[in-house]
Amino acid sequence: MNRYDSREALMAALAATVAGELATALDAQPTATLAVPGGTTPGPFLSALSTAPLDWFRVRVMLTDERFVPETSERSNTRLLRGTLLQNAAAVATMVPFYRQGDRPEDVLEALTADIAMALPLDVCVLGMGADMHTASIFPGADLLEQALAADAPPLLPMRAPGAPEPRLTLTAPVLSAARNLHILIQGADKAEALTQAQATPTTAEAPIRLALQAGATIHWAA
Ligand SMILES: O=C1O[C@H](COP(=O)(O)O)[C@@H](O)[C@H](O)[C@H]1O
Repeated sequence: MNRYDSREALMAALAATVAGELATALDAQPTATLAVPGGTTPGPFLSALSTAPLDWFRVRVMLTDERFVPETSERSNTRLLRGTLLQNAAAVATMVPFYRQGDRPEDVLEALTADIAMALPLDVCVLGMGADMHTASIFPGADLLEQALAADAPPLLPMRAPGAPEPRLTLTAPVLSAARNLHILIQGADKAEALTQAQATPTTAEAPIRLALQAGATIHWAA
C-alpha cells in the first residue's frame, strides 16, 4: 500500500502516476481509455489530473459506475466528472457516456454498452471503495452480484443493492480486472480498516474490492 503524508499529497501523486500511464499508452497507440470512480473521494485527484499536459484529444474518459440519476442530481457521478476532470487541458477529452434518460437502467443498457464496449480495454482504471467493501457499484448483497463477478460477465450491468439508495450501472469484474494499470484510491481510517477486512475475507462476493486486489491493483491511501 502506498501511504501518503496528506490527502493533498495522495491526490497529486496519483494524478502524476495516472498521467504518466496515459502518456505511455498514447506513445504506443492512437487512443487511451481511462476509467475513474465517482463518490466523495476522487474530486481533488480528478481536478489535479485535468491539468496534466497530455494529448487529451486522444483520451477517452469513462466512469467505473454511475448512479441512475440525471446529471442535475448532486449524486450524479457524471456531474462530478464534468466539474473536475473535464476541465482545463482535459476539457477536450472524449467522455464515454454512462447515463441516458430512461425509467430504469435496463432501458438504456444496450445503448450505453455499445459505446463503452468500443472504448475497451481500459488502459488505466482508478477504483474507489466504500466502507462496506464495495467497489464501482459491485456491492455485497446486490441483486446481480454473482453475474457481475463472473468471468464471462458483459461489460456493463445494472445493479441494485440494500446499501445503494438508487439503481446503478457498473463496469463488471472482467473489465475492471483486465485494466492495464489498476489503482485503488481510498482515504480515512474507516477505509483502511475496510481494506484490511477485505484482505481477510475469503470471498469476493462478501468483499467485492477483492477483485481489484486479486488483479494486483496498487493501493493509494492517506489518513
Ligand atoms: O457510490 C459510490 O461509492 C464508491 C465509494 O465512494 P466514496 O464516496 O466512499 O468515495 C465510489 O467508488 C463509486 O464510484 C460510487 O459510485
